[in-house]
Amino acid sequence: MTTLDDARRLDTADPLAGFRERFALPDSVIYLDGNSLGALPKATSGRVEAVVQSEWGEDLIRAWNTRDWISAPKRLGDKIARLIGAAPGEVIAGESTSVNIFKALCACLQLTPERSVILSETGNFPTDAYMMEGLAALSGGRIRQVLVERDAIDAALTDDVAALLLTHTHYKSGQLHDMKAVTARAQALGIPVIWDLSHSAGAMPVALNDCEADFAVGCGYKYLNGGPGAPAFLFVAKRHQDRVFPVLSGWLGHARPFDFDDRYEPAAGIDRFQCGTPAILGMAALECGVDILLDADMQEIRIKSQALGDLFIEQVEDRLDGFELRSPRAAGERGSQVSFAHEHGYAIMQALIERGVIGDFRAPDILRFGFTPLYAGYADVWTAVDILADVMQSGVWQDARFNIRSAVT
Ligand SMILES: Cc1ncc(COP(=O)(O)O)c(C=O)c1O
Ligand SMILES: Nc1c(O)cccc1C(=O)C[C@H](N)C(=O)O
Repeated sequence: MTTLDDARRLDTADPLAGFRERFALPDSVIYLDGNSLGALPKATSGRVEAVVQSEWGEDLIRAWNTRDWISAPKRLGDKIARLIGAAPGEVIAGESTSVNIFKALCACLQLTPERSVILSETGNFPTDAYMMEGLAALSGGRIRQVLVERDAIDAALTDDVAALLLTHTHYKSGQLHDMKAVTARAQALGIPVIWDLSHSAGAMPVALNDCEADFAVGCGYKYLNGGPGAPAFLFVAKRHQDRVFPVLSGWLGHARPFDFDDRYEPAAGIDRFQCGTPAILGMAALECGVDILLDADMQEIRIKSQALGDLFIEQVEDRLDGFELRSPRAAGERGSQVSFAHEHGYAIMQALIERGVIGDFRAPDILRFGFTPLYAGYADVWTAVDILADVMQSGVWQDARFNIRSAVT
């Protein structure tokens, strides 16, 4: 079994160790929740302050030109593209993931106008399914949402399916889909696929164009470290861009927004998927997070993320009873997180958080731990399990205060 000294030796040899310095993390915390809200890059506060004071404060409206605010969604999109195997001009930053899902679903319906089923998986992070429901309602009955279990997806790929929407890394279990194989199977039947990369982008190499992906979306506030409510992103493969009339046809997706025409004419390329004015402060913060990732080697991130997950599983299973692994044991089959089920999961997680180990709880019984290789180390993981063992052995988690549910878990 790995000892604390072994874990420290692994940290010393870690090629990514230097990245931790670029994050402002409290010393008292072991942060294992970067899969929900990434940590604060040290550069972000100064950058946002500069945008507020100098760009907004001094340049005022001129900053759209002088500071090139107007290009931020595309500039940032091009940077994110490098993290997810896309080409320049295929990714636009902005909106929330939910809104981008809606845009991508509508685009799929335009590519397959005679089809009526939008297909996804049960048990996924619910916003994906909720956005489908809204679209089905808007269609007045023409479009039908179908949700099936993972092992029934292949059988559900039929010639009336207009879009397949899947989350690449499952938010609860961390289980991965085989993006290339699933995309190929769906496309063989003329079905475009939308990949939700919320738990993959910045956590592992993603190869959208190598998989010939159609559409993808993802969050800016998880592994991209863009901060709470950061702009999300939308990928549209070049071959589809000019075939789609954007349904959210806001003025900044117009070919010439400053002509102020009465009629909408979509811009060429990815620009047409912009809608309204970009959130410049959020973009500035997101760029700080993305810039750190661009300095790192994504293969090294993946290697370390798998090793941290393996270490965590080894320690929990060696030292604790009553915890059932709910993530794939094989590191190649899971993203950058590990989940264990425990019947008292909520209270245990609250007790753990009080002791400075921050993971999260997902109903009904999952303790979820995310591993962010740029700022979490081997000794952190070892110590987190040591504290968990203490929480269990002391029985502190049984205290009534740990059973008071908060609004956000
Ligand atoms: C898989 C997945 N998709 C979408 C979202 C939500 O995205 P947003 O809140 O940006 O709409 C989340 C997490 O919040 C998620 O885990
Ligand atoms: N977006 C969140 C929020 O605004 C508050 C609390 C949590 C979140 C999340 O991102 C949840 C996350 N997608 C999950 O995988 O559970």
